[in-house]
Amino acid sequence: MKIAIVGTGYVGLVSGTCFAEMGTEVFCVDVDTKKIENLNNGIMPIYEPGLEEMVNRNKKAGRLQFTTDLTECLNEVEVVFSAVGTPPDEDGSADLKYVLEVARTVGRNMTKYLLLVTKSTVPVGTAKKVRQTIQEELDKRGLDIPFDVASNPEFLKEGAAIKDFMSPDRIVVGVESERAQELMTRLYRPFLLNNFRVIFMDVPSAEMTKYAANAMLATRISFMNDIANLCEIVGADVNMIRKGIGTDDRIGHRFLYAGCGYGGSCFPKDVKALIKTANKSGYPMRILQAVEDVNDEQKSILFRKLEKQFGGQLQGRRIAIWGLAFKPETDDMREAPSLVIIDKLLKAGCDVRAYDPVAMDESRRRIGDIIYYAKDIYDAVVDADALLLITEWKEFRMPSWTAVHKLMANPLVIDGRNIYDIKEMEEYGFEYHCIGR
Ligand SMILES: NC(=O)C1=CN([C@@H]2O[C@H](COP(=O)(O)OP(=O)(O)OC[C@H]3O[C@@H](n4cnc5c(N)ncnc54)[C@H](O)[C@@H]3O)[C@@H](O)[C@H]2O)C=CC1
Ligand SMILES: O=C(O)[C@H]1O[C@H](OP(=O)(O)OP(=O)(O)OC[C@H]2O[C@@H](n3ccc(=O)[nH]c3=O)[C@H](O)[C@@H]2O)[C@H](O)[C@@H](O)[C@@H]1O
Repeated sequence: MKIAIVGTGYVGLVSGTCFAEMGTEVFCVDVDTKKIENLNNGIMPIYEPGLEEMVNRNKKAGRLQFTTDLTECLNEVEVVFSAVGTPPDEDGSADLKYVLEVARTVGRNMTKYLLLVTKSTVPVGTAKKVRQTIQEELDKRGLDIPFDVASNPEFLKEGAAIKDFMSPDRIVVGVESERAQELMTRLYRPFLLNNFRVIFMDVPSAEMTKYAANAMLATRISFMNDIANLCEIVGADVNMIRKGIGTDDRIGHRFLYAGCGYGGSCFPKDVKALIKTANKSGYPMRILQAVEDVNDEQKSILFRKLEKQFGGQLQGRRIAIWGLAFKPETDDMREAPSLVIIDKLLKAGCDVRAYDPVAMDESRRRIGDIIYYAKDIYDAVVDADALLLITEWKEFRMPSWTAVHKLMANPLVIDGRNIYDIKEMEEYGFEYHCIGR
């Protein structure tokens, strides 16, 4: 089977590569010529564990091709996936211009039956707009070519994208015809040979499922952050609460980690978009509004703790930061708590020294050289008045605390991800603060 995936970002590149790994012939398409040129030269646009090797293997086997021209492969493929970006509009709703552009290109150039599947995260009603757009273009050409649209939201996590795509908990597919259902079944069967967990449903429900999933996960995190903040006031330990409630099957133990707020390209954007969709329909999403408010506050919590430690006097302090990416195993800094914290530190007159194992180039691209990029974790803490842990990369878990203590001007550690042991940190002579303990 031959397919095209339009949009070679996190989702498009990972999905395309994984489909190719299962034997499908895949054309990955992007308008970004530099990206495609790099991919053709084996240079990955993103850091994702296992991706480079898998891309190169499938390219070599001739199952994976990269192109800037969708029209070139349109008549060879049976299915076109749209995995282009859906960034927030000025008012927070999802901007569908790229999704509809893909539909337009398909409608203008198709010559035989095609199934256009939207993989991007899009609000309910988008498939209808995609269908209309293709139909309009066909009408302009005076052609009557059959086609289908489908919704197949993606649930992969950055940093574990290959694993999530290759062995998904489930696959959600919204379809309107048997032909589309049969094509999607053929495509996904290899991933779920022993336990076929494709959940077929109507298209609006599939579109909504994606937002509900992200909103639920974001809600759990904001809920735990709220509980953590209360724990600090009343003298309880949020880690104990997490274990205590997570063992209840009905609650489950994942996504209950309190911290310095959720970031990334999706939770913030999707929570906003769902609130917007609801508002447009005249329904206020009160819980989600609170989820967003709590998260916005939480991104400043390390800064507030720091301010408290220095009685509001931060001018001229040297602050070390471990972790810039919005989470470990990625170089993505979209909506990263580090950006909020760095901005506040610089405005308060601090001198910032940061280290991240992979996101420093991305940070340079975003904020330039307004902070010092350290060579390693130890270089970051030289003469620092405080160390802020923002991203829980593995290499931050067991540093030589003796060395860190010697290098710092003031032994203050504020841990935004609760990865250190309170007693041990005190034994090393640190003033240690964390979240909700
Ligand atoms: N990043 C993630 O972990 C996940 C993202 N999603 C959703 O998937 C969608 C894509 O997200 P990402 O992959 O992160 O975006 P991205 O920004 O990494 O990639 C999007 C790509 O689409 C390309 N593009 C835009 N218009 C195009 C066009 N007309 N033709 C060809 N290419 C075009 C861009 O050049 C870019 O390379 C979004 O809706 C997002 O919400 C869903 C699940 C996970
Ligand atoms: O729609 C998407 O794009 C994706 O969004 C998230 O994936 P991702 O943003 O890659 O990363 P997560 O692992 O979910 O982490 C998001 C943020 O929440 C934070 N987080 C996560 C879990 C937790 O317990 N506590 C917590 O603060 C992380 O530090 C990070 O900043 C979802 O987990 C994916 O299922 C979804 O496909």
